[in-house]
Amino acid sequence: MAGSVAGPAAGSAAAIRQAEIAVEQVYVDRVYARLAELRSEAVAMRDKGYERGHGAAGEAMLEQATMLFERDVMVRHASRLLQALDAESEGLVFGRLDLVGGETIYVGRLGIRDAEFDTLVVDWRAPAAAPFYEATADEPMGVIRRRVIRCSGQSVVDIDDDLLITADVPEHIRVVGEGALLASMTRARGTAMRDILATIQREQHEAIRAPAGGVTEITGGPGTGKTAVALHRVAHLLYRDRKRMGGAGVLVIGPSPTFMNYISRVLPSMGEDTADLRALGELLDGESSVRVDPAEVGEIKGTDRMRRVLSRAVRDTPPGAPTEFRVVYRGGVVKLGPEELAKLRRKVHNRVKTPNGAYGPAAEVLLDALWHKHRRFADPAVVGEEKEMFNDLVDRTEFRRFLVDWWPLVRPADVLGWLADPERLARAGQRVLSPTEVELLSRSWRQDGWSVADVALLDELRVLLGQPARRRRRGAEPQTLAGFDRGAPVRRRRPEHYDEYSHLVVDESQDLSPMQWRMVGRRGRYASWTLVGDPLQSSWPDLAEAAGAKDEALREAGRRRAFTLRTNYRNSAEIFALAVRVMAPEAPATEFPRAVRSTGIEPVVRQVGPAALESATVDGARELLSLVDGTVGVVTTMARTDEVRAWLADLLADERLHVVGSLESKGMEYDGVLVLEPAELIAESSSGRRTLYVALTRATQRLTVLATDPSWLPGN
Ligand SMILES: Nc1ncnc2c1ncn2[C@@H]1O[C@H](COP(=O)(O)OP(=O)(O)OP(=O)(O)O)[C@@H](O)[C@H]1O
Repeated sequence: MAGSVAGPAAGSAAAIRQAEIAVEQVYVDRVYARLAELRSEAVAMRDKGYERGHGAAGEAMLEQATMLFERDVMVRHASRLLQALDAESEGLVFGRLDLVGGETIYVGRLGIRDAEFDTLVVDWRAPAAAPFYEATADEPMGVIRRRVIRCSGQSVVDIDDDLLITADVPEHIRVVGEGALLASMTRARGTAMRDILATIQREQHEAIRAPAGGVTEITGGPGTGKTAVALHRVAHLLYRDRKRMGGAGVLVIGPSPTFMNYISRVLPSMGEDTADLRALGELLDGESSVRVDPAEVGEIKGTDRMRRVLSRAVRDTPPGAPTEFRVVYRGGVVKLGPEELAKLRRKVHNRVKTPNGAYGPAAEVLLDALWHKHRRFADPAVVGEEKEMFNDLVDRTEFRRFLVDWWPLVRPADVLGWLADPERLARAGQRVLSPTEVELLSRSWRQDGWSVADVALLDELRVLLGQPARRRRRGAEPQTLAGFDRGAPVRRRRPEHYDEYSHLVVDESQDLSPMQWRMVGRRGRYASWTLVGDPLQSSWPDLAEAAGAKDEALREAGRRRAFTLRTNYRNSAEIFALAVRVMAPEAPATEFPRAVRSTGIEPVVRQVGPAALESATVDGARELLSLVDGTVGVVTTMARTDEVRAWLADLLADERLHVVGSLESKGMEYDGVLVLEPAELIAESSSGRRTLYVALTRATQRLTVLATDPSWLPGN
């Protein structure tokens, strides 16, 4: 879409440009005038809705109910419309197509019709807008001129044209502009990601509008627009199939809350705010974890082996559970000792898979054991019937109290907390975890709060433990233990089932551990999927193990289609060349994307002594802040982030400066990037150079690398 083409019409380029801007301003003014009309119609509609609701008092019941329903529908519709229009008040129109035959189409964030119901603006997702993204000079799709209109608020500030059919161009079609894509790529970055509606490229559009069903995998190197494409795809899916997508909902999963925050404005800027955006540490309702484990700990917590460990852990005796039960019955003492109770516990576990649903069976097993004990040792004259004993004990406080302590309701966090005890963990991890792994894990669980990797384990435990059994109707089954059921599970805002989403988007999917794939898979058992990733940026060490877990999560999802994006829109060519130099030796067969924007500014590599690292970091960050208009990111190892933040405490008063650990930098971008100690980033985890590759590819304009150890750069 880029590049200026000499226009066929006469006149100086600047004058033509101004004249064309004025033409578009007239149209944009018309659109906004219509928008104002639609707004007041919506407000009137809402007011009318309320009035009708209030006036309904005293009406007959049925009529009142109908009216309230009618009012609700009306108010909801009007509010939604108002909200959507509010979100669109900037840059509502961004494109124009002049077609063979004289028709002109304006493309915008939202479809708008005039009072006569004629189209003023076509929604960018409508089929009529497709040529805006897909037409090329080789395949013009009937488009003579494609125009990108750049607005600031309601004012047209620039236009940029592509002439796709050059023969017999009508006199009134004039061509101006310097390349909307390049202008967009060069713009300074703020703290929030922007939509790319006006400059979506053809290969990206194909992935955006791919069918909803099955699994759509979008791969590509750094900066190729994978995240942007995935989010625009969500807007497209909601537009095409709002009923299905909006019903069970769309879930967008990303690596960290920082990243979710960074992308959070993209969908609302397209009028879509219904998708659920969650970081991996927030997937379990009620958990919001940000702590990242040291690599060697995270790598154990993520392996598939943890399934075995956890399923054994839920069968172990809860700490503090009583080891003996004595009860006086018909003049004798009936006793169950530690070994008998352990055997009975195993029996209950074998009978019911999910312990939290086994309260009633636990009571039955205990009563049964007590009966057999009593019958064996009691005087035949007083033995009585099994049912008599059952009815007597069942209502005794001592029995109930014992049962609650012996078979408590267990929360996932309880089990993980218990595993902070190395002895218990060693039991659960027998022949699965090495002694070193037991030590590392139990130490990690002695810390306060859960890590991001723990959330997948808590989710696994949620399923292993199950929900308490539902309350049965009293008397429905005389032999059941209705009195022991703890009642229905707590009511939740969203049901806690894992198959509730219609569509799942997983960003940075190359980083999911096998345990995380299991957690994510539960939320999309009947969903369609969009997976976004780049294997070369993976921080998970065992790619084959993760691939197996991914296949398992997608087992039911149906056909897969793949798209590869090949242009890097983020990094300057100079910056990306350095990143490729670092990565290429490790991935010789890789076809790296093409970075199309050259700035002539080479990355700066500074060799410093260890004692000078702190001052060089402060100087480097200050320098970048002065050289770029937008954000600056300082990327370091996870272990060093606090230290580096302290070094930069004064400069951090500038909101443009961010200090991020290697894993926190995933998916992010900054105009200036300072990478600290690349050799440390390589040594930080078994991902090695992949971690450094991610860090180097965060920069849009300027990159500085500070190193005390030169070994990171191949050829050095
Ligand atoms: N067609 C486009 N027009 C303008 N800007 C674009 C376009 N495509 C992508 N970009 C910009 O390029 C940058 C990188 O995009 P994005 O973050 O989606 O890439 P990514 O492939 O997810 O990167 P990574 O894998 O490194 O996280 C963003 O600033 C995005 O807005």
